[in-house]
Amino acid sequence: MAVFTALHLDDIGQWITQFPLGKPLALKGIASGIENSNFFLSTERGEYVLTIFENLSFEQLPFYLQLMRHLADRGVLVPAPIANADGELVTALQGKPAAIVSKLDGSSQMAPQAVHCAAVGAMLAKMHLAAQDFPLQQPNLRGLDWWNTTTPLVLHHLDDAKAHLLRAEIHFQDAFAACDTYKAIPRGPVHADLFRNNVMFDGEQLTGFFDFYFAGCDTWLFDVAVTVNDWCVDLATGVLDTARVRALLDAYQAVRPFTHEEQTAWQPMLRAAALRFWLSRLYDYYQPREAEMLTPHDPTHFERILRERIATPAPELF
Ligand SMILES: Nc1ncnc2c1ncn2[C@@H]1O[C@H](COP(=O)(O)OP(=O)(O)O)[C@@H](O)[C@H]1O
Ligand SMILES: N[C@@H](CCOP(=O)(O)O)C(=O)O
Repeated sequence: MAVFTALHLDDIGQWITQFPLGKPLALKGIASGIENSNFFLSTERGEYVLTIFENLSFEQLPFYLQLMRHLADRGVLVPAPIANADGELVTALQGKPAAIVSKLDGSSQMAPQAVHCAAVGAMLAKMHLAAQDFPLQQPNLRGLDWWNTTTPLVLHHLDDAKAHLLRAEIHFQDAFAACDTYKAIPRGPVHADLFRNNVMFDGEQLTGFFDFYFAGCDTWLFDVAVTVNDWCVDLATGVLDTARVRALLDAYQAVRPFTHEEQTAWQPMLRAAALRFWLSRLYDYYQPREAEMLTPHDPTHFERILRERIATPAPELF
């Protein structure tokens, strides 16, 4: 994340008394990330992450925080949200919604091998199954509708070749989402942004998934495609590494077998997952927000991945 809302230890002295965390000892802005303002928070009781939400509303946030609570209760490794004395997980800080969650051990594995991809695949399948009975509903807010409303906002910034690719892919994805195969694939709450920087590892041991603030109800296969497009890709070329793809998919389906409809939908879904991040990176690039410590992500990375997924079939699901 970046820091959009500046915050110092003195600013939270009164606010923090509603949580059972004791005295705050240190607060430090976190430079990575692009959506919210995040801080490492040390208190008398331990280490936490304080997030001020810059885009999500008080109405939307219970979905994410209750989902994390639901998953944590079912043995999925995610940060545990901390409730205040009234049992609330989201409270106002500097006029914006804010939450405190437990800090995960470990660090991001930014050069993953097959063994890391297998751990991510297995935990992702476990997460999909564990969320099946989660009672709250919220669509993926960065889904097909968002792609269609955002495309016209960025198109005029693009050269002819990029604009043609974007128009053609939106057209393709609109048709794909309307087909019977797509409608038959299983769905439920998904993370929707499970990149390398949103998973912690301690060596080869996965210690947790975090940053659930793009989560929503969508197809499970979309989540798998987002994850494969990041964890299994050669960052310079966008080409998939077959060994890492196989490790992730095989570990996933050992927990939750894929359906035949998902197999049919796999190649278009990888394109959908690439389009989703090409578009959000274009949007963030051309409509930047004011922030301290903000490093925008490179849109051409996902344009390259999209072109590569169109040109070259990925390894099959099974
Ligand atoms: N629960 C957590 N435990 C440990 N580190 C965390 C946790 N949540 C966030 N972080 C750290 O903060 C950084 C930014 O968080 P992230 O959720 O990715 O921000 P954003 O929502 O802005 O994208 C992460 O890369 C990670 O280092
Ligand atoms: N993963 C997305 C953007 C969201 O950033 P995150 O730091 O919240 O994961 C991308 O790479 O474009």
